Amino acid sequence: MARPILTADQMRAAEAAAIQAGIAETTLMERAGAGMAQAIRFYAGPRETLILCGPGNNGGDGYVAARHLAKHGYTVRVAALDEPRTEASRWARSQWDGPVERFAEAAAAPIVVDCLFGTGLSRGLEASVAERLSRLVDDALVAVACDLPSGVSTDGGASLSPIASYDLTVTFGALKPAHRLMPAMAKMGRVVLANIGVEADGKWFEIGRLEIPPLDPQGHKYSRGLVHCLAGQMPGAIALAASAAARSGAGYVRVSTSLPITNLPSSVVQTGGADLQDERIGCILVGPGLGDTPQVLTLALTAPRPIVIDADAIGLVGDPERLHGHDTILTPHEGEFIKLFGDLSGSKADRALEAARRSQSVIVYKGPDTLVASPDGRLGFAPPAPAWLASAGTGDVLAGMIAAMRARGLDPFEAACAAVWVHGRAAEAAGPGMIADDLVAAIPSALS
Ligand SMILES: NC(=O)C1=CN([C@@H]2O[C@H](COP(=O)(O)OP(=O)(O)OC[C@H]3O[C@@H](n4cnc5c(N)ncnc54)[C@H](O)[C@@H]3O)[C@@H](O)[C@H]2O)[C@H](O)CC1
Ligand SMILES: [K+]
Repeated sequence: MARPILTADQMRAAEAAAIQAGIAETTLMERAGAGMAQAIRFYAGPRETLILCGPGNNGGDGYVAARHLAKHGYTVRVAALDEPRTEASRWARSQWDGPVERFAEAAAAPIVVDCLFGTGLSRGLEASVAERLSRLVDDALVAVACDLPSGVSTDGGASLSPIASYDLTVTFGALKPAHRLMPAMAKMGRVVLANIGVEADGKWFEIGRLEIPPLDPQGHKYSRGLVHCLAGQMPGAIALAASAAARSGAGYVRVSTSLPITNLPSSVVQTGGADLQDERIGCILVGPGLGDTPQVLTLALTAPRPIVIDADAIGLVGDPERLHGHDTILTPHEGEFIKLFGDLSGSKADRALEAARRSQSVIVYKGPDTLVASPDGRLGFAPPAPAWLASAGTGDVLAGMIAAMRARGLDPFEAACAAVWVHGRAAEAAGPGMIADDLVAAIPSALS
């Protein structure tokens, strides 16, 4: 279910391997252009279409798509920024028997297809080109990007020059990091992956529905996972997390708290003590609503059990190396990430992996483009989740879900990926007016 994500270099290597195995480069381009034309026919009606072609293979895909759309009765205009400079794109250009306009003079059209630059982009577009492209894209009824909107950095998702908003992005062979990283992700509209017969494999992937092992029919509450939550100064947050753990399939959820918490389900057990040496504990959760009580984190780290460290507890870790030798999942949002790891360089993907390496922990780097990074180099990119997830308490819910998945025996990376996936689907089910409490209630439907 998980779909591979390849960097520009990895995609080039996969393409080279396919060519080595006997598939002609022009065949790959033919498949890419035909796949894009098919997606345009599926998602956009037969209206006049303007295809903007750059000098590389992204432009080559455009000439192929032009031929296929014309064959299906579309009125197609092609405008070139430059002459084709690669062998395959020259071939594609030679197969297009219609006129080619100059990009700088091309008039608007209801469907605009941006095939200026793809994975070969090395710097931002010239200002006049970026401006003209943005105008054509803004004026279109349906704007389509070939592989990526031109101006997006494939591996980091940054805008190297200003990018307009597209309705459809058709990519080939595998998703690229930019399809799942901000700010690029928000500009792409629907992302369609066309199969061009290139084998894609690696340690980076889009998180899909995970195969969670079925419950053991002979299991009991402890074998389904005991989650032990440590409350702090603001018990509302741990109440949300504990409820989410219970709704996510934990067999038993316990909260250590000095004050009784009123809004917990009766099935969640409250206790004044904190016996963390209990071998039945499948996962400890510390952080939601903790406040400034570092001794609670220290207590959690004395227990030889898996731990989810969330919210306030992340800032209390101090030095990431302190977590070496522990079985830890950390769930920072941007501010908490910087507090613990400082201002790391590189893309969000690079930073997530570096943090996982430094802390020897699984990192759930939250945001509109949540990543799950493992010290062994695995990196999961969350599929798009609803914008209404960004509200108070949803992080506490996620932490509880991760703890439940870990307690039932999934490995730390898989537990985090499973919870991130279910969290997004529960938010879809809960709908736009959702508050974190509704998200908890929606978990069972997202799990089924
Ligand atoms: N990978 C595959 O399996 C397939 C990819 N296809 C398509 O090919 C492009 C990548 O093509 P490539 O020729 O490598 O790069 P581009 O077309 O993106 O552009 C390269 C071209 O542009 C010059 N350049 C780079 N940045 C700029 C800039 N800011 N301004 C001006 N010029 C720039 C660079 O020097 C090159 O000359 C991929 O995205 C797919 O669409 C295949 O067709 C199918 C198989
Ligand atoms: K493009």
